[in-house]
Amino acid sequence: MPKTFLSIGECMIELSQAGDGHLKKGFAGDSFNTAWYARAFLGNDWRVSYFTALGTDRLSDEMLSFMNGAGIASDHVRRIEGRNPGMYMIHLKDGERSFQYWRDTSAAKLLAEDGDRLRAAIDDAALVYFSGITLAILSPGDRSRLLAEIRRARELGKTVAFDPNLRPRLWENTETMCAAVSDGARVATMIFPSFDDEHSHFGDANPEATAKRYRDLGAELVAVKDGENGIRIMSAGPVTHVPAHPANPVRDTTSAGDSFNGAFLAMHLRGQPCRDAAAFAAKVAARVIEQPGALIGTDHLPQPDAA
Ligand SMILES: O=C(O)C(=O)C[C@H](O)[C@H](O)CO
Repeated sequence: MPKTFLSIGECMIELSQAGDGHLKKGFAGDSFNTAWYARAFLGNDWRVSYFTALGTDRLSDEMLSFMNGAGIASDHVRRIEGRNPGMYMIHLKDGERSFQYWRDTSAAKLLAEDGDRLRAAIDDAALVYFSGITLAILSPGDRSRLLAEIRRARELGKTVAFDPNLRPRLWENTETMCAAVSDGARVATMIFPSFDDEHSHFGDANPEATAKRYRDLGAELVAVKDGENGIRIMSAGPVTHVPAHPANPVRDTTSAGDSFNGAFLAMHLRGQPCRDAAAFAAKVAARVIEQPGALIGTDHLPQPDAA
C-alpha cells in the first residue's frame, strides 16, 4: 500500500509569457508546484495527493484533469458551486518574477471550512505539506482549524513540511503575516524558508539566523534557500552548506523554491542524506528557472542518479 504525500493549498490558473509575445495558460500555485515536483521524483511507493477547493466550472474541471494527468490524486478536493479557481499572471524583469493575482473570491479560500474533509485527508497521509500562502488565503478561523489539524498530524508522528513563502500582499499587515507564519512553523518538522524574504520581513542577519529561528520554534530540519549563495541546512548537527547549481540563462524564477522543496522531499523520502537531496534539488531548481512558468516538462528535469 503506497504512502501518501499530501499537499494543501491553492492551485491557480497561471498566465505566463510564452516567448512569442503570447500568454500561455497553465495551472500552478506554490503548494501544487511542490506536489508536482515531488511526484516527478517519487516512486510508486508514494501517492501524491492535492487538497484544495475548486468550483464546478469548466476551468476547475480542466485543472482537475491536469492534476490527474500528472499523477496527482484529487479525491479530497472539494467542489463549491458558484466559486471559481484563482488566477495569477507572471511578470518578468531580467528573469526575476513578480505576480499579479485575481484570487480574492477563489474557491480555495474555503479549503479549510470543512474540518471533517480536512481531517480525513490528513489521516490518510504520511507527509503533509503546506505553506505561508496556504495560511494567507484563509480566514483567521479556518487558519486555526487547519493548524490544529496539522498539529494533530505531527503529534501522530507524521512528517509535516512547511515553506513560509512570505507574500506580504496576501496579508493585512506584516505583523499578522509573521505571527501566522511562525504558528505554521511551530507545527512543522521540516521548514524551507527563502533567505531574502526572511531577511526582509523577520530581519534575519544571515541564513544561519533564519535556520536558528525556525529550529527554535521546534523544527527538526531547516533548509534555507539563498539563491546563488546556495542552501544552508540545519538539523541536529552543525550547519551544512550546499552550493547552488548554475542556471543558464535565468528565464523565469517562478517556482525555484517550490521545485527545490518537492525534489528535496522526494529524495529525502527515497532515503538520500540531506546534503545529497539538497544538491539534487538545487540542480532541479536551476533547470526550472531556465524555462518559463512554474511547471516544466519532465524532459527538462535531471534524473536522480545524475545528481
Ligand atoms: O504566489 C502564489 O500564490 C503562487 O502560488 C504563484 C507561484 O506559482 C508561486 O508563488 C511560485 O512560488
